[in-house]
Amino acid sequence: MVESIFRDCTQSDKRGKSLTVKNYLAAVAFNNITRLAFGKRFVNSEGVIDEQGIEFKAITTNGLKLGASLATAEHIPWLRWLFPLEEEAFAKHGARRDRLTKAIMEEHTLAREKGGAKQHFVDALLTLQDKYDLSEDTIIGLLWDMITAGMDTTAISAEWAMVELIRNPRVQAKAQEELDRVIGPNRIMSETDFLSLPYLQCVAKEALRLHPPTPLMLPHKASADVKLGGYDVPKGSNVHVNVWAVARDPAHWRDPLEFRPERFLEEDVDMKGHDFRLLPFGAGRRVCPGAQLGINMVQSMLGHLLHHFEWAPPEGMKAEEIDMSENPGMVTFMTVPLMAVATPRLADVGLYKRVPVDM
Ligand code: HEM
Repeated sequence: MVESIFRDCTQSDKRGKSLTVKNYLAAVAFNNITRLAFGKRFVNSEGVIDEQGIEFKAITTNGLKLGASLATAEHIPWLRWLFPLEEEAFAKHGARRDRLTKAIMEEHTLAREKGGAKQHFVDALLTLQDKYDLSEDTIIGLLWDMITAGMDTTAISAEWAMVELIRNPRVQAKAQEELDRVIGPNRIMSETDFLSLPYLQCVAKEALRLHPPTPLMLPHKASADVKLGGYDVPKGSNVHVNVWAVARDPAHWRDPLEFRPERFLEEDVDMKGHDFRLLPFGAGRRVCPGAQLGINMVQSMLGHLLHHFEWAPPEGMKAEEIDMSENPGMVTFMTVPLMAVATPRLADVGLYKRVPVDM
């Protein structure tokens, strides 16, 4: 990410021009999840995507399209006629997804048989297949749960955090001051630094408070008739929890609309399901299993972006003019993707090079 932003913002014809921040974040989220799930990057160091990667991206895009029409049909029953459940399209999509995943699973099985294969998520599932009686369909389903749930959520959270940092230069400068003090100008940040970067952690948390990527969580179904806050919720109802509204409720938050990470230095509020004022990952039995991974990914993206670059709105635009509208739907990204100008702030250009990781 850092290397491609550096390349794009220092080329003579692009200097001072704005970049679409989301493109870089989406690429990081994609590479991270495919590395975790399958132990591979489908994109090489030049940013060229291979054949499997192209297929992978096409499947995720198509899955989102089908998922959106399914969700609308499910939740607005009187509009269902507008969104006929495209059974054929679903079957085709499933077959395509299964074909690709099975090919990758076979590659991993072969590598394990030859010895020396690393334990990626797919290997863990295949190794435990007999012990837990996991069918091939279950393994494919679990792998794709992780991919679909982990990719957009992290990129969207980081994009909202970046827009808030550009609208609040005081916060951006304070986070950079912390990074300069802890990391300094001669090395790059790593995950082990997070504990020494409390303000960066608060920035990520404040972004997740104001902009939870799934503002209504995922739909739940009431398994019994229940009375809740004076309302009757009949068995079988689809239930959404508006965590977006709860995290902006003036009854629970001082100046709720202000982006002020310091609030979490003043009071340590849990965000992994134990404090009902802040539930970006849900709570209870269905709480997000990738919460800590998601937090680490968002902190990592923000830490690198802020340590390496200064961020400002596009030339001629004031920060307060940035369009903050949210795209309606299950997953809330910015309707107008954030454009911003990046200016390198580290003198050692070697620190902008991608560090190859042994996978
Ligand atoms: C900032 C990042 C993330 C946010 C804000 C987020 C948020 C959520 C939320 C709100 C739910 C629904 C909880 C509920 O309905 O009670 C959920 C479910 C889920 N998340 Fe995440 N998530 C993030 C990242 C990830 C990552 C990185 C992974 C895995 C790689 C992941 C995997 C899942 C899975 C598999 C579920 C479904 C769990 C179930 O239904 O039992 N998430 N997430």
